Amino acid sequence: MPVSSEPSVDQDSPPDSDGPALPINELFESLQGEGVLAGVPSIFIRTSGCNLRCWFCDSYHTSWEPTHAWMDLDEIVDRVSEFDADHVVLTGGEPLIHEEAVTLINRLADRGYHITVETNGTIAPPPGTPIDLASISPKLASSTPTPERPPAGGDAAETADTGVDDWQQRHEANRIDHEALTALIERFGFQLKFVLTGRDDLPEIEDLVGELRAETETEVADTDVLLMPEGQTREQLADTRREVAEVAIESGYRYTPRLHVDLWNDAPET
Ligand SMILES: C[S@@+](CC[C@H](N)C(=O)[O-])C[C@H]1O[C@@H](n2cnc3c(N)ncnc32)[C@H](O)[C@@H]1O
Ligand SMILES: Nc1nc2[nH]cc(C(=O)O)c2c(=O)[nH]1
Ligand code: SF4
Ligand SMILES: [Mg+2]
Repeated sequence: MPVSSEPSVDQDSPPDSDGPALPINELFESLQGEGVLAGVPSIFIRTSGCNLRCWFCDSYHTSWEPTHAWMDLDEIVDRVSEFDADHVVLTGGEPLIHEEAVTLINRLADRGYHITVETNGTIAPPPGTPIDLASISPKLASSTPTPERPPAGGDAAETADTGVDDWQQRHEANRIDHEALTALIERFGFQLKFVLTGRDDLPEIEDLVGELRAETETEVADTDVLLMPEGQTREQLADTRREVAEVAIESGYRYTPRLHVDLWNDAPET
């Protein structure tokens, strides 16, 4: 059962407890569906809350309408240890907006887990944070919500008053942060995983990758750049994936599938 459907879902502030805690939307075991580790059995910890608002966000209840239960880090580590996998994926929402995420990463690394952090690339944890793979997904102009492109998740009633007008400017202003991106690239093993709505997104990716190469001495190889089709359902993916695959062949960047959509149509806890 997703943590978000437990009775404590409406707790908006941390519980009165001594230790650090995080707002958790769901915690489950699945296969890593995206990127260079696609197919690897992994435990997903999904925090709630985000500093951006992509119109296509497939985790609507962590960004546009955040829901969660607060969990102590001890409780999170206990839940993780109930599963068999040795890979943990910390995701969200944007997990790195929470300072406690770094404490959790350290505790999990002490227990020997391989740690991937799924991040939008606007925040870089301190050097030495034991992240094995920073899975960085910088957000392109085509992610920006507009009145014509309101949030795709949620139902009509939920999406009626989500503040798209306010978020259009805020998202656009904050979606790319060169300092955070270069810090992530220099500090951790990384992949740059772009969501493409179509062929028109390629020039912006090429420009950004070129700028990042100029800004850091760390090598950013074409094989570190992954193109992922936008789509929350099998039907939507079927519309975008062929075009994105062709763009990958033409550009020399990698293509990544979304296995969890292919396998489970992105149902909760998959
Ligand atoms: C929900 S986000 C959470 C982590 C972080 N906020 C981020 O955006 O990278 C997890 C991954 O899903 C991707 N994603 C979200 N909505 C998507 C969609 N509709 N189609 C394809 N990928 C999507 C994001 O780009 C990111 O790589
Ligand atoms: N199976 C599966 N793989 C994933 N890789 C990244 C995900 C995410 O939401 O961050 C994700 C997800 O939600 N499910
Ligand atoms: S940055 Fe990630 S979690 Fe935030 S709105 Fe975009 S896809 Fe969703
Ligand atoms: Mg997902």
